[in-house]
Amino acid sequence: MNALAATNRNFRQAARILGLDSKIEKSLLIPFREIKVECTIPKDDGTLVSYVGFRVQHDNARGPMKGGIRYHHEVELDEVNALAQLMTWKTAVANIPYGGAKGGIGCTPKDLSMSELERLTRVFTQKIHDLIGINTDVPAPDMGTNAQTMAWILDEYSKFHGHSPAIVTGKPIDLGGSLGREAATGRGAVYATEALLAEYGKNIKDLTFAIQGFGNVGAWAGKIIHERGGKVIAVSDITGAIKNPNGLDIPALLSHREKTGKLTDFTGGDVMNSDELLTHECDVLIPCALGGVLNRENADHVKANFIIEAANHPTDPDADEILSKKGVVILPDIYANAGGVTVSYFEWVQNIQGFMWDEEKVNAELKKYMTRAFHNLKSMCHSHNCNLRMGAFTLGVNRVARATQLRGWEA
Ligand SMILES: NC(=O)C1=CN([C@@H]2O[C@H](COP(=O)(O)OP(=O)(O)OC[C@H]3O[C@@H](n4cnc5c(N)ncnc54)[C@H](OP(=O)(O)O)[C@@H]3O)[C@@H](O)[C@H]2O)C=CC1
Ligand SMILES: O=C(O)CCC(=O)C(=O)O
Repeated sequence: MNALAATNRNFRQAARILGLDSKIEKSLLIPFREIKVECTIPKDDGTLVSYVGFRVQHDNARGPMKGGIRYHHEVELDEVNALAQLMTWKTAVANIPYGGAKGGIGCTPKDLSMSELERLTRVFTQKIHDLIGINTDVPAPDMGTNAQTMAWILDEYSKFHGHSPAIVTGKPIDLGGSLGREAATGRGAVYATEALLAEYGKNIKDLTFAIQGFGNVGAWAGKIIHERGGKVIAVSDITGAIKNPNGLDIPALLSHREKTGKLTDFTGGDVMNSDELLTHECDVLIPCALGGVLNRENADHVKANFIIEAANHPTDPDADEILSKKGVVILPDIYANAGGVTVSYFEWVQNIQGFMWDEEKVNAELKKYMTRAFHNLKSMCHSHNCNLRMGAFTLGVNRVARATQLRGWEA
């Protein structure tokens, strides 16, 4: 089942639990707008190359649509649609005044030079600039993009609309980015983990963790878990995987990766097969890379007791069923990785106010939002006798449905 079918299925189940009116159900499923653009750029060697870019704006009942832009060779419309829909429920779960959107370009960023990436980002922005806006759709980083990508979008957009720092979030601090945004998704996932573990009388410092993906989200989550005394015993990225049953020294691993560009050859651990990371013996598994990595093939072999979905859609519905039968507790993506968009909201607010918060305030507010959202979703689980994923979906869908109903239907 692809990501869109799986997301639609979860939505429909939540709609059924909530007893949603069929008109509302239908309107919430259909995206507001799908944008597909051809981005042709000259490569550094003078040849022309074209890439397909997407921006899907799913829903704006609760506010401007919000979501990242992904650069990855597997980007395609259905997946962007699923990710945009997940953003709608995520911003509602976090209770921030946004709808949902997502974008992406089908490319392999590592194969492009910095100037090629800049040209591609500028052409993409030229093609969508009149469909995004501070009060309509505000992009941010996702896989394969970062603060520099947001700086280029800001610059290109500002050529058409005047200086507009609030058009993107996750931008460099020097251009109005928020302190704490870079770490926010990883940090938020750790706050989420703490809230969940507290329910079981457990603490990060007594547990072992395996992390798939060591980019923005995975590296920050690993660093913060390490600071809290948790043992990160296995980590992987596209270059390979490394393990140490006594806990990896995460700051040392990060500086090794910075120097060598890979995780392997790190003297503080042993190389392992990347495919084994998800089924490695550990207490908590944190997928921080692609979608659909937990599936029918590997779910039964997962040994973790808890899965924190820091990635978007890492667990497909088959795996969801298998894992739940095994008693594995899954903290769903639309809550677990909401820390990024929550601090994006703080960044947007700071840009609009023209005022900068200090990092302690950002982190304290993030913790407040993540903890409150956890209690809100738990209370949906109790009211509807459902698991955490359905608790999060019913919470998000109910808030969006209420906003839709209040705004009314008449054209
Ligand atoms: N950035 C954000 O604020 C948010 C991100 N997310 C989600 O978190 C996930 C990660 O995003 P982010 O950290 O920003 O992306 P990055 O591009 O910064 O990092 C992705 C990481 O995943 C690794 N990776 C890619 N494919 C594989 C694979 N097959 N096996 C193991 N590792 C792999 C990459 O390796 P390498 O570097 O070697 O290519 C990299 O370490 C995505 O699902 C994203 O949608 C969710 C909410 C917010
Ligand atoms: O920060 C944002 O606006 C969105 C981040 C994102 O793409 C996500 O939460 O999946």
